[in-house]
Amino acid sequence: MMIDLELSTSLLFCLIPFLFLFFIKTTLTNVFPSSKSTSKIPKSYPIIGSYFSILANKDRRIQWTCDVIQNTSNLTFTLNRPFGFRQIFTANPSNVQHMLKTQFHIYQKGNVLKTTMADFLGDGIFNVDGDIWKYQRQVASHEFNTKSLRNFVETVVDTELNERLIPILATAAAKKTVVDFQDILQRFAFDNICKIAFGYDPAYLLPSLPQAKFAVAFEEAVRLSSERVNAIFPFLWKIKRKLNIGSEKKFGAAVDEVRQFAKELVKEKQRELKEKTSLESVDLLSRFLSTGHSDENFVTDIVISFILAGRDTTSAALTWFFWLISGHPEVESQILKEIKAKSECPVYDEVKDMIYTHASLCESMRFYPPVPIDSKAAAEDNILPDGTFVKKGTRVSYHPYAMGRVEKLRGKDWAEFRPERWLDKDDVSDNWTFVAMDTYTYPVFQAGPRICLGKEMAFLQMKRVVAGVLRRFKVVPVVEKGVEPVFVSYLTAKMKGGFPVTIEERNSTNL
Ligand code: HEM
Repeated sequence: MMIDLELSTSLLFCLIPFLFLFFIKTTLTNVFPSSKSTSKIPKSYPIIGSYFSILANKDRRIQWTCDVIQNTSNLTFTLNRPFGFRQIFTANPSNVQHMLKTQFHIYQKGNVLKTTMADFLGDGIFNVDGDIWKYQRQVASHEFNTKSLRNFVETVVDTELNERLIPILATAAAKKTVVDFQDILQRFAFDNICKIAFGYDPAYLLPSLPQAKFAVAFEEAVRLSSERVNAIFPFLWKIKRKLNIGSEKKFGAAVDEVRQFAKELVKEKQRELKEKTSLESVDLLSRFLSTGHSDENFVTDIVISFILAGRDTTSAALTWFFWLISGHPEVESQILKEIKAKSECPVYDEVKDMIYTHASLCESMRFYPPVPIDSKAAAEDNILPDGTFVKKGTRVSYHPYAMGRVEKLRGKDWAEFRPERWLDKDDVSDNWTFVAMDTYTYPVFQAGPRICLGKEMAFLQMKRVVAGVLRRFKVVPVVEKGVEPVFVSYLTAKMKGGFPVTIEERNSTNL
């Protein structure tokens, strides 16, 4: 704490010359107001760039950058960070297609992001490019074929749903207690993804809501990684890491805990595989080990990335989904109609067919994408289709949150929650058909060669949860009338402070 204070003080001393420059510049600007003074593009000053705007908006980065984008003609702007670093934000679908597909080889994870995330993610799929990425994608893709997905829904998801989630909600309904539904959904997703990744059940979703060590350390590691990624002065965390103090000390401890735990599971699985002649487990870890990879560190990296991918994404999507439908009873009753047309415990094919629910989830993620901003770094100088020049090394971030909200892309009714915008109705049969949106205009799952590998799995899991929960319960938010929950983002989105709800069993009065 003391050393943190000393660091902040030295930083302040370093900033004094910049503050002086800022003072001069502000004075001059006030005397000679620029013609752009009404523009929402943040003001930039020598050396410190737009430091003051960044600082003022540090707790609402996503909303702020979305607002700025709305005010541009090409849905793109450049943010000048301190010390000459630039970051381009874009919600322009042509730019997104250019980055994620046409010029895929230029827009990579990049060294800055890789170094920032290396302690936690190592060489896992989220933190690598080139052949090492290709290899992991190829081996892992088997985990996402139809047979594995069917198995996933019918065993992993259904067990977690029927044996854990539903009983916990039934108890909350009977006792009329307030529960944090976001926390419950995160626990649900964590158990699911650990079973897929390791074939291990952390039993995080139990009635006692335990503080499982591995899950807690993982949460801490994600939160502190995100602080690194969003640091205004990245050199600060590097100094703290060198001195092993403050948040970096905590980060080191959390990462050690996660890696130690994961390594134990890897060793256990290696022993198991040696004893067996054929591969019985279908988890990812077994798959990678059976392709001949015995390097514990590498296999651990791979598995950690997958847990990160599956952990908070579906829970974030579902949290906001349940919030939105609680305020749109007409959508809820359409979904209920669809659920009731399926069997009590819908199997894989039935879940796949839930078109109205699918559209509602897409519509909910348009407003609240689980990964609201995603960045790449240019490996060489380049020009985006809208004419923006990108210097080698510049971070370019596409902005799914803004893309869901700008009028230019979504039309005048963009603020309406309307699943029907994803649907066509056949007048004769009265059946819905899903009309997919181009992935570069709706890059919620990214797009191009690195499109989310778990997209189909995520939809199956979410639809199964929606069917299981809504068939039996009504989820009622405990918030003051007119108060909107706050959308915040670490690496993935969250509802600030959790999602307090009461649960009601459905009966003839609250159908
Ligand atoms: C609603 C749920 C989900 C959303 C919105 C989502 C979104 C995304 C996004 C935006 C990326 C690109 C990240 C980047 O490269 O920076 C991504 C990648 C990925 N996702 Fe998902 N995801 C979801 C669920 C899942 C699930 C359940 C899994 C299963 C394990 C998964 C596995 C992956 C993997 C392996 C990648 C890396 C692909 C690659 O780099 O080639 N995702 N996802």
